[in-house]
Amino acid sequence: MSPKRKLLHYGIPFASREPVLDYMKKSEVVIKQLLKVLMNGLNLHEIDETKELLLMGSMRTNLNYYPKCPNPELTVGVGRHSDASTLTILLQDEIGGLFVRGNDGDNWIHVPPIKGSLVINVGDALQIISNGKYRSVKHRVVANGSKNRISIPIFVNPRPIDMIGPFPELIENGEKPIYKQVLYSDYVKHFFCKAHDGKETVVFAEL
Ligand SMILES: O=C(O)CCC(=O)C(=O)O
Ligand SMILES: [Fe+2]
Repeated sequence: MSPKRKLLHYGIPFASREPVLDYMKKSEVVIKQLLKVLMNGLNLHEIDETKELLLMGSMRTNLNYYPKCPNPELTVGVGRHSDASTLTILLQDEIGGLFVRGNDGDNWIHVPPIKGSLVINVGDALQIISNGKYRSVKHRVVANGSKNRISIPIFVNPRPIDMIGPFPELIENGEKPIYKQVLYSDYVKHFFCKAHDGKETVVFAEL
C-alpha cells in the first residue's frame, strides 16, 4: 500500500478493527484491477501516483446493521442517493433489500445477494473525474419486516485534500468539461450536510 494512502476505521469497535483493516487491505487488489479496466475505458493506460491517489487515496468502511422492522413500509432503510466515492465495494449478507435505479430512470432493480459476490457501485467522484463518462448509480435500501440485515461497504475515495475535476487528458482531447475543480472535502461536507436526495449532490460540481 502506498504510504500516503489512508484507511479510515473511526468508530469501528476495537474487536473488529483488525479483520476490517485486513479486509480493506486485501480488497485493494480488486480495486486496482477495476480502476485499471475503468481507466482503459477512458483511454488512460497508465495510472501514475497522482492518479492513483485521486482514485483511491483514501478508503473508508462502514458496518451497516439494519434491524428488522415490524412495519417496513412506514420507514426508510437508506434513502435514495449516490455515493460520494469513486467506487463502492459492497459486501451484503443473504437478506437482500438493496435496489439500484435502472438506466431509463424510472424503475428500481433489486440487487439479489449472491453468495461470495461483491456489488460494485460507481460513485460521484468517478463521475466527476471521468467528465460524466461513468455515471454514479442511484440506490436505496428497504427495511425488512422479519430479518436483520448487515452490509459492509468500502468507500474508495480521493483524499480530502485533493482537488477533483475531469482528468486533464480528457479535456486536452477536446472534450468540454462539465464539472469544475472542487476540493473533495468540500464535496463530502456538502454530501453530509443534507438528507439523501438522489443524485442531486453531483450538481455541486457542475459548471
Ligand atoms: O446496505 C447497503 O446495501 C447499501 C448501503 C449504502 O448505500 C451506503 O452505505 O451508502
Ligand atoms: Fe450508498
